[in-house]
Formats: sequence, C-alpha cells, structure tokens
Amino acid sequence: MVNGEIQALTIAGNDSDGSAGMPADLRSFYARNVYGMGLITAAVAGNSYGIEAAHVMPVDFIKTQFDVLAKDFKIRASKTGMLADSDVINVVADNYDTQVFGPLVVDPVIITKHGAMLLEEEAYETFKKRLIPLANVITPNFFEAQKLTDEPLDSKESIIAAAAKLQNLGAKNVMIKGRHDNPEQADVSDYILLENGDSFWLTEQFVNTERVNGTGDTLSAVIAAELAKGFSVEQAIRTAKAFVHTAISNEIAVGHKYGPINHWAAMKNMD
Ligand SMILES: Nc1ncnc2c1ncn2[C@@H]1O[C@H](COP(=O)(O)OP(=O)(O)OP(=O)(O)O)[C@@H](O)[C@H]1O
Ligand SMILES: Cc1ncc(COP(=O)(O)O)c(N)n1
Repeated sequence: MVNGEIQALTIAGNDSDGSAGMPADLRSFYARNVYGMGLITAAVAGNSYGIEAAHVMPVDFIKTQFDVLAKDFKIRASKTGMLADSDVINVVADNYDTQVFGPLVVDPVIITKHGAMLLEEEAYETFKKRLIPLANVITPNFFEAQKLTDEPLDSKESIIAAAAKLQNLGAKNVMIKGRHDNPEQADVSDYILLENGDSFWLTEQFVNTERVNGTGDTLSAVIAAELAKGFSVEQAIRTAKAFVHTAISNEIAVGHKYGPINHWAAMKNMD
C-alpha cells in the first residue's frame, strides 16, 4: 500500500509537451510508488519537433521554493535536471541541504538530443565547481561527459578515465551513458563507477526508434526514487536502466516527430 510517506524532489525545467524534464520526472516517481515534488527552475516551449523558446525562473523564486519545502518536508532523495545558467546553479547549490533534501542525483542537462542548448556555456565551470561536489550520483550522457571533462571519449579506456575524473571533481558515483546515435548499432553500454571503486558496464539492446524524449530524465528520476526507498546506488541504477529500456521498447503515439517514452509499459513490467 502506497501512502505518500516516501517523497522525492525534482529540481528541473518544465517541457510543455510533457515528454521530458519535470513531467517525465514526476511520472517516473509516480511509476515507482514515490510521491513526487517539483521545484521549477525554467520552462521551455517544446513539442515533438523540438524546443522553440526557454524562460528561466527568477532566482528569488527558486530560493523561495527551497524555503517552503524545507519548512514542511523531509525529502528522501532529489534530482536536478535543466539548470539553465550559473545564477540558477548557484542558488541551487546555496540552498541544497542534504539533511532536508536527501542524496542528490545530478543529470547534467546540457543539450537535448535534438540540439537545443539547455545550459549556457558560461555555466560549465560553475556546474563543475558548485554542483558536481553535491552529487551522490551523476548521470552524464556521452556528450555531457566530454564537456565536463574536456576529454574526447573515443574508446572504453577514455570513458573509464572520464568517470574517474568526474569522481575527482566530487561526484561520489558516476554513470556515463553510452552513445545511441547510430541506427546500425546492436546495443548500448553505460559505464558505472561506484564510490567504493567498483565498476561495471550495463548493456542493453539498442532500440531503433525516434521516440526517446525524456530518457535521461526518466533514468535519473528512477535512480532518485529508488534511493528514496533506501536501495543501494547500484540497485537503483540497475532498476532505472531496466525501467528506461522497457519504456523505450514500447512506443506510444504522441506528436508527429520525436515522441516520449512509454512509462506505462515500464510500470506494468516491474513490481
Ligand atoms: N535507442 C536506445 N536504445 C537503447 N537504450 C537507449 C537508447 N537511447 C537511450 N538509451 C538508454 O537510455 C538511458 C538514458 O540515456 P540517454 O543517453 O538517452 O540520456 P540523455 O541523452 O541524457 O537523455 P535526455 O536528453 O533525455 O536527458 C541510458 O541508459 C541509455 O543507454
Ligand atoms: C525542460 C527540459 N529538461 C530536459 C530536457 C531533455 O530533453 P531530451 O530528452 O529531448 O534530450 C528537455 N527537453 N526539457
């Protein structure tokens, strides 16, 4: 019986078509039986063709959202998504109290898979200095890992080295998501480096579909949901990977172009 006692928070942007960002995070929390809260940082005007405009929330308003939540709740785990610029990163870092908001999963939302920039380039250094040290888990995709480490990722060894570099920047656990931009590829492998130094690759079959909006958001939200329930980082990552894979494998018809993944299928398929 779910009674709302386990609460998780997403600190993210809203995507108007519901496919990514906060709507995907809140669906993921719900699907994993965790009560979801949403601290909004920005809003984008997007549909299945892409994002046309973005609007960043005032920093005072972001701070107020932290204050009101801290007055009332003890949140078990949180995640970050779109943070837009260094002012937003700074207000998040200044107000993130692990005692109140729990372990933090950082999804470094830099660029969407269709090319929209959701984090200003001037903010990369602030992101490294202020946010990465707060990360219990960081989940960059291939492109984001390159940007944050200033290294080209062109081999297994370079991915392993990049994960170690992200740990040196202060993230406790690192998951570097594999490339999935070649319709001919057979599978997708993500690399995980845990706080205790253990590491492993998670490989799943590549799904050749254009309906992959919100994959990264869903992955990081499910990790946060499982941490909120008290599972280990490794178990949380394994559950999230399986959830996302089922959601990608069962297309739903939303919009004319790049649609969302299917949280309903993933929900039915898992306990
Ligand atoms: N087409 C695909 N087939 C199989 N697995 C995929 C596919 N696309 C993504 N994944 C998996 O989905 C998870 C999310 O990774 P992805 O790289 O898509 O995140 P992202 O680019 O950060 O997403 P977003 O832009 O939505 O934040 C990873 O485990 C990745 O391996
Ligand atoms: C507000 C917001 N946050 C994150 C994404 C990631 O998008 P995608 O899944 O297309 O890479 C997005 N489109 N919008």
